[in-house]
Amino acid sequence: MRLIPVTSAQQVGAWAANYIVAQINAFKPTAKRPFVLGLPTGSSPLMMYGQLIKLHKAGKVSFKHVVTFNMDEYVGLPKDHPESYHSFMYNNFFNHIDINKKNIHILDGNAKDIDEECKKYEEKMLSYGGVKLFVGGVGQDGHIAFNEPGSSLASRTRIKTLTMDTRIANSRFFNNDVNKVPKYALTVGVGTLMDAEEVLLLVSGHNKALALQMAVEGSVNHLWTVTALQQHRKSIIVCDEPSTSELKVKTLKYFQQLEADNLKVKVL
Ligand SMILES: N[C@@H]1[C@@H](O)[C@H](O)[C@@H](COP(=O)(O)O)O[C@@H]1O
Repeated sequence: MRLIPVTSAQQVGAWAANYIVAQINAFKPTAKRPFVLGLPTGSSPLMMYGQLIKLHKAGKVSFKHVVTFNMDEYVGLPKDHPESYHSFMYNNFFNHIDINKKNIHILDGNAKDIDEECKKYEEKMLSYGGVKLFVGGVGQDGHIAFNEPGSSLASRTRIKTLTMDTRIANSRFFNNDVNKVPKYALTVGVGTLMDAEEVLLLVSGHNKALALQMAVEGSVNHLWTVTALQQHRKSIIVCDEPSTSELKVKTLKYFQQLEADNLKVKVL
């Protein structure tokens, strides 16, 4: 695991956007060999999307040959509801870049056959040879995508019942009315995320401090599904200063030193 401690949430977004652009450009995607990118919603990735749009408009990256898979979607919310993850993605990202709409994949939370929808989603990812880079955020309780506490660490795409904690946290998008927050969601599984070649997690804010501590210093545990990333071959967590407040000083210093040394090597 690589931990990148930066100062602010804005720097988290900028770091993530630069990393994604560098990975896409290094891959030199084509129509036949697209770059497969997994994407999150939530407030954590907003600055990253803003920065990606800027980089795209500055001609630094094209999404023409990028195929995307979103992590999750609420069940039962109309696609055009302002708080659906479909709306979120189009409003905050897809409408502002040159992505081919047929390359966008978002789970259909209104599918008649939910199991079939989830199965098809996994098959579609496989048909592209799997996800190259999955970007995610984390919930205060350490959930990744909508893999709530207690989710199997081997889980695949499926329907999940949201916890009261998650519904309360997300009620800020639904006029602070928890009853308006859907009770279920479709989500990629922890196993689905673990199959990606790389996972990049964005963590910002004091309210994520415990989740970050568990992710980095805790034991692998299905109650904090983010801890599964400790067993991933290539996971990166980029975090702001407030989110590091529960980490041991020794842990934080070690990762800060690593990054400082990395920078020196690059400068040389
Ligand atoms: N399903 C999403 C997660 O993918 C996201 O990581 C989490 C944290 O969101 P935020 O970044 O808004 O704190 O919220 C939701 O539960």
